[in-house]
Amino acid sequence: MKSAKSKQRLNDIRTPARSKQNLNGERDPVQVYCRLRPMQRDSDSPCMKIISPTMVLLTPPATAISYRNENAKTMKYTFKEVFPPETTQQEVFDKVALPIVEGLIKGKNGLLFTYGVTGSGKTFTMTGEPQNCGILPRCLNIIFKTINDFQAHKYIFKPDKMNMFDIQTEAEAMLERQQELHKFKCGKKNNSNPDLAMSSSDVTKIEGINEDNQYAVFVTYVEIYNNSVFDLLEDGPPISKNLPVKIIREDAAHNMYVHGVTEVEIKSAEEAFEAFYLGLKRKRMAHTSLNAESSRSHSVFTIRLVQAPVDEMGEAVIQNKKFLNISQLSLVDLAGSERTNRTKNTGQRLREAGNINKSLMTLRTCLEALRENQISGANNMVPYRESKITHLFKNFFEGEGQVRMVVCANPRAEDYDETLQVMRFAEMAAEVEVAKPQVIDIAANIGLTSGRRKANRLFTTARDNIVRPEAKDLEMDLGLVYSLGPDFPSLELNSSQANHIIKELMAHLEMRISRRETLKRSKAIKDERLRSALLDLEKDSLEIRSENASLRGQLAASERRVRALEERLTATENASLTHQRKLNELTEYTSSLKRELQEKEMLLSQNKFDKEKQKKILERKYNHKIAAEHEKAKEINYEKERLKNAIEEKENRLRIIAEALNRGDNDDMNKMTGEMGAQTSNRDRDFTPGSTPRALPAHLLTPFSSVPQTNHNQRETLRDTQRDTPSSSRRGIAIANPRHRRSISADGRGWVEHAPNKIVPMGTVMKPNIVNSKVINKLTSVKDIANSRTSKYCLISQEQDTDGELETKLYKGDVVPTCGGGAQVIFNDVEMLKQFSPTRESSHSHSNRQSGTNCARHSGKRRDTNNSPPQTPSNTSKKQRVDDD
Ligand SMILES: Nc1ncnc2c1ncn2[C@@H]1O[C@H](COP(=O)(O)OP(=O)(O)OP(=O)(O)O)[C@@H](O)[C@H]1O
Repeated sequence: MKSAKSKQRLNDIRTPARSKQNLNGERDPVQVYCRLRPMQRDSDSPCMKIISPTMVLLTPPATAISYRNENAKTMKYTFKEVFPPETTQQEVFDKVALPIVEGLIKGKNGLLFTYGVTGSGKTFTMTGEPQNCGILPRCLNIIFKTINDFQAHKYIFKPDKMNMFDIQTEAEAMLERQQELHKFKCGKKNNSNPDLAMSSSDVTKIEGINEDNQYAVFVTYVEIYNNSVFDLLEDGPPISKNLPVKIIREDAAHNMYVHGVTEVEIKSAEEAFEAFYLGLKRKRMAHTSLNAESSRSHSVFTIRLVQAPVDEMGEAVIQNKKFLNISQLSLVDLAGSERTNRTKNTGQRLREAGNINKSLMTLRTCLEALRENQISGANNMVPYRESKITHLFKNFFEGEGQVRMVVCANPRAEDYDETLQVMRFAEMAAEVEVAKPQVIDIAANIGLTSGRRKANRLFTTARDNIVRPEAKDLEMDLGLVYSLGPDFPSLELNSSQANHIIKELMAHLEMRISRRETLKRSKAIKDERLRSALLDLEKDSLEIRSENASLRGQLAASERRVRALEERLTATENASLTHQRKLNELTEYTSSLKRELQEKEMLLSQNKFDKEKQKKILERKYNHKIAAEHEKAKEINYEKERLKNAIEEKENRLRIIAEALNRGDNDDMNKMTGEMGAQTSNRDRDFTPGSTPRALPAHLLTPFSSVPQTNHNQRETLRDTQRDTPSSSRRGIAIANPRHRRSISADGRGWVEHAPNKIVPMGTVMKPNIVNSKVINKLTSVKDIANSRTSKYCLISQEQDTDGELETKLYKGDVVPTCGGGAQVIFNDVEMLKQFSPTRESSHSHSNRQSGTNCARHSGKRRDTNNSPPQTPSNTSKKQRVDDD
């Protein structure tokens, strides 16, 4: 808001027209100085004599042309100041150039030119010599020394090719600087001549510079040769022969300028010397009989100082072209006038001399016309356009600006005639007046207070010194920087200039009064703004206080929450520590267990290894024993096989006997005996274990006495067989009476009667006589049969036969204890008792008719009952006998 208002106010201000003449009549005469150069030779006779600091006496020598005329007489010429030959370059600069440079810094135009006969020291005065530089290098030095701290960045001000300048932003300027840097890297020649430079430490800067402006220096260097303008700084070859001719134009403010001239922005005196030396190399010089290095052209080196006020913050340039102040200092080294009959020039030099003299004559004509106009008040036309040099400097004579001329003179008598013309020109030029330049303080007019930049710098320094980080956000207020303008001018009154000084003082006072009023208004506005700002601040403060209170409440609640969380965190941390400690202990315990385990594993492996070792030793030791045992086992097996075969053989014999008995026919018996005898003879040849012999051998059919090898049971079985056979009465075999038949099992020893099912009472006397018997339904333990009281076993089963009659079977065997603690039952007898119903007698055989009971006996093989109940001997039946009762 503040800056917008300020901008509006800035736009309302109009830029002062620089070309407008000072109509108030305040004018300054052209200040003309005279410098005499030293005499070249001692034999030379002088024609000039300095009779006072401002006056020279010119006496015509006898050789002079004017001496021959009768009107020749000694003449006095007055100057602003006369410099004797021993005057130093510095003294000349201080007297002649320094005031004009001060004017340049304050925004005033200036024109300084050297005028004189060829070889009189114009170039010496303007440029100087190595290590004895002239006015121009000194001007550059002091300008840069003065503005050094207040220079704008390069390319902030940019020539608009129409003798004015544009203001660029910092970013645009930076971009151009980077481009220039790139160009420079790509190869830029160094044209500097160090001999022309002078040490800047010798230079004192000009006081009173406006520190609230930013400055930039631009230079151009042109020469006017044969009345044509050439740009000595133009890019191109280093010789001026090929340079294009430039034209002179008038800009929008009616200032004359060389159109399209190269205007170089310079940031240091060294850069300026570089540009100057580049032009100097191109400047046309030639050897003449009067000067070894004679300038054949007028050279114009122009320094333009652009200055613009900084903004109210004292930092950046205000981006408004209207506030630009462009002051110009033109340093002109004119070519020397020369009489062609003296120089004996011909050709090009003669033409050059003609053009030089003509242009100097035009300058003289113009100044005379101007002086006449100024004296008489007439408005005669001044022929500026007749020569480029006068055309170019028209503004200086018709506009504002300081104009100073150094008339160089060679005091020797040979130059008297030309020197006389120069003196007359100088006398005439000193009577020409130019308007005094007026400088308007634009910044004060737009309400900007002076001292902004200094205040900004102080503030920035102070802010940088503050350590606190919030200091970076501090804003500067330059509203308190007040100034009533520059210091009072000199109040020393002397008789001749009293009125002028009083006028100056009055103007100064008026300016201060108006500035005070401006400041008062500004202060009132600022007071008002401050008051409203304070009110706003108060409001803000109240809001902030209430907000602060609520924030404090929130903060307290947050703090409480934070404390609670911290406590929880502490508890959690403690628990975590405890767990950690436990974990460590467990880890240690685990590792100790692991260590122990490893030790034990090692021990185990050691033991294993020892055992393996022992095992190998024992294996070696017992292998012999095992081999011996195997041998024994083989022998036992062989013996077992042998016994088994013997048993088989006996069983076969018994079976054959049983079969023979069953046939019941003697013939058949005999026949069978014959067959058995035949078979017996073949038995030793054909018998194999398991085969069933068809008949018993003959010796088995003899009474019991003839069979001494059979055991008791076999004998019993055989006797029973003989007894049961119906036809046994015929040949030795006892025939048993069926009514007195007794079971073979009735031997009086301890029996176990095993009846798994319920027995149907038979109700007959024809039943086995088993004494000392113990009846069991279920064989639960081996002890039931394997005990000291029991030696016989009988398994009883009852079932119906196919005719529906009751059939009772008794499987009998011996109980033999086994070496493993069990018992085996060797079934050796089967008794079968059949009971017939009397009503079905007719349907039965004769034997069956006599008795309702049929009894049969079987003899069986041994069966192992090691820990298992005995099976029915149906699968192992070897003998059957049927007794008719
Ligand atoms: N004040 C002086 N002190 C010492 N030497 C000087 C002085 N003035 C001139 N000279 C010498 O005189 C010679 C001629 O001077 P200079 O070239 O400046 O003359 P000029 O006027 O420029 O001549 P032209 O017009 O032909 O260019 C130079 O060698 C210069 O050193």
